[in-house]
Amino acid sequence: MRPSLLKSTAELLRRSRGYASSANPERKVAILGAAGGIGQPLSLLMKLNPLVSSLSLYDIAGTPGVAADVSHINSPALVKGFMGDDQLGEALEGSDIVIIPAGVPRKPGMTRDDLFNINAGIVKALCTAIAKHCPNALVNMISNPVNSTVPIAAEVFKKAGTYDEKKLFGVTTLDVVRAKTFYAGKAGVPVTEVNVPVVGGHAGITILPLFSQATPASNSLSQEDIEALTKRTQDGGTEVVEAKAGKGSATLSMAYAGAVFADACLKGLNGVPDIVECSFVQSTVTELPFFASKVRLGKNGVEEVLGLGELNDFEKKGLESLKVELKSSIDKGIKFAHGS
Ligand SMILES: NC(=O)c1ccc[n+]([C@@H]2O[C@H](COP(=O)([O-])OP(=O)(O)OC[C@H]3O[C@@H](n4cnc5c(N)ncnc54)[C@H](O)[C@@H]3O)[C@@H](O)[C@H]2O)c1
Ligand SMILES: O=C(O)C[C@H](O)C(=O)O
Repeated sequence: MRPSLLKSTAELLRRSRGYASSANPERKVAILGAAGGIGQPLSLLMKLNPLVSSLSLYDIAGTPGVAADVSHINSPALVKGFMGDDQLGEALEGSDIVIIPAGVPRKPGMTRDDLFNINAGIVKALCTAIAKHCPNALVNMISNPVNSTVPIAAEVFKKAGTYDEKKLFGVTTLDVVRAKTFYAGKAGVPVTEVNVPVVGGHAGITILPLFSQATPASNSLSQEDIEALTKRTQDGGTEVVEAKAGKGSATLSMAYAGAVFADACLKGLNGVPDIVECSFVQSTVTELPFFASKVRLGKNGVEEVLGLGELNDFEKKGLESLKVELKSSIDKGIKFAHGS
């Protein structure tokens, strides 16, 4: 058969199964930590995403059940479950996007940094496997502390010779989701129309929502309101940890946020123009090597890291105060990855 004929037959076959088209090519998404509190609803949401043709669910335990369950949903993605170290390579092979919600969550009284001792090792091992089995995949890092796990991933990839700064993302979408919800409620504007950039990092004061740039703009909010909204966004994770009273941290809203971000990455990969999301990426926006800001996504991952825009005095002060903590979390991750 002529190659052109082969190609069009394959295309026809794919279309008849409803899995892909030339505008939406086959895309494999792997979720590491798929049986967890975030992993399960995120697996469900990614199974519902029409841009996903293959969904690979990996965890150290429990994935056969999650995969069997999710696989019965009549959407196009083919689902496979993988469990344990022996199956990690196969789970990752050929992935376009790897989403990592593997690791322990906070309990009341803990900071995200208190998770470092356990999660740093988990992330390091998983990223070592990514470098080996799918070095070109976009990596969406959810595991906390994001301010340190992203630098760890970067160092692991550098050591393996596979680092591409365009392909590594700390998922900070939940901060944006929260800022939008809280702002809409206070300003009395339709939540679905709201946009608020959130910059910096993903822990406490390193989370800096830029309400001066929120749209639709509101002139009904006082400075006191803005400061309260800022604090609530920064403490949003803790609000959930305390409400869950020892049963973990945000899982459902995080799964939603993770699915929104992965969908944006898929659209970027598929060449959809003007896909912009906030994310914690390698950056020159400030003097810090990693920073969350608006990022334009494209066929290779990060197409452009966008600047901060104009900040008011309150935001400028917030930016200066977050730098010390953010730098120390980044340095801690880098140091860990180097084994010191
Ligand atoms: N970035 C964010 O905005 C954000 C939001 C919420 C939670 N988180 C973080 O996400 C992580 C997961 O939270 P959760 O509530 O789903 O926790 P969870 O304990 O419910 O689930 C974690 C899953 O990871 C799995 N796991 C552990 N080690 C693994 C390994 N080596 N390989 C693969 N899987 C492994 C566990 O078996 C478990 O199923 C936590 O670190 C949490 O702090 C981040
Ligand atoms: O707060 C946490 O520990 C989880 C997550 O980072 C969040 O923002 O909800």
